Amino acid sequence: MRNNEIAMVGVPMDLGADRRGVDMGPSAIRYASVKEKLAGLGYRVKDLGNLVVPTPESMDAGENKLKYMREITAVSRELAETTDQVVQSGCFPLILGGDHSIAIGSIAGVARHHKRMGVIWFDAHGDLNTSKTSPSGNIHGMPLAISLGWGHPDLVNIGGVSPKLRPEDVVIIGARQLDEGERTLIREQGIHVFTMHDIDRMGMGPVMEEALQIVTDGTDGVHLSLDLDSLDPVDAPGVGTPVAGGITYRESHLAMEILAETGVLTSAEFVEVNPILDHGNRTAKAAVALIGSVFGEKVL
Ligand SMILES: NC(=[NH2+])NCCC[C@H](N)C(=O)O
Ligand SMILES: [Mn+2]
Ligand SMILES: [Mn+2]
Repeated sequence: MRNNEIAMVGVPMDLGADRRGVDMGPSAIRYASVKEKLAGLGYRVKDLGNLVVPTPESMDAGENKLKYMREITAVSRELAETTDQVVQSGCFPLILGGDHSIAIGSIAGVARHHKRMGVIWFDAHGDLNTSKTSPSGNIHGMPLAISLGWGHPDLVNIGGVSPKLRPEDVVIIGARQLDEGERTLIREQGIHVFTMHDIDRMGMGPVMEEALQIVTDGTDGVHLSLDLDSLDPVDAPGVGTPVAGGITYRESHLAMEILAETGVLTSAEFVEVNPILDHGNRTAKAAVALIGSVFGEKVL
């Protein structure tokens, strides 16, 4: 990061998920004082505001295997341009979601600046579905597959080049609910997944060390995509698709602190915060605390 500058972009997207509410994620994260947190750590923060996302009530979902694909494609293209410009201007892109489909656009934009980019994907899910394997038709269950080049051509080709990522440069951490098609893909493509079982056995420290080795090997940039549902619902209840038995508050901070120490991140997004399902904005507060840790906040 040049000049310690961060550019923040909100994407109030909920077309990729079944339940309304994640569109309010960026507001909830701002309300939890993300800007103040980063300013307190010595960063200059530019808030670029929110992209405009259409309201689901005002239109038809279209094809039910790829709900709202047209609208998601349009917003993703715009987000790709925005993140591209942020990197060009020398700032670190910090994207606030919104459902996880926004990763399609943010990765498309930042990937233009890297010959080969690694991705750390914190999630209870794989987000590796295509229209053929998806049980829901919800595009927020597909962004990682799309970034790897698998899926509808309109989505896959956002930003011009496809694939944006190679399977060997991607690490999923916190997985505990995978669909059958995702399991097959993971096995066939050799995608690195640290499940909750692996985290329990190895501990978060060693998991992060292995993960970092994978995403930095041969790459020239690392994107962090953190779905708040990777955390245990006790600490992050405000998510659309909660799954019991997730990453603890402490484990999640350790992971962010290790990322901060290595300084490898070139872009980041925090997604799936749903204030409607939350208690007292706890999930957005957890997101802001994690953002603090990943940007270098320490006790001592
Ligand atoms: N970003 C998320 N929260 N994704 C949840 C996906 C759930 C399920 N695998 C699906 O495809 O519908
Ligand atoms: Mn998820
Ligand atoms: Mn996700």
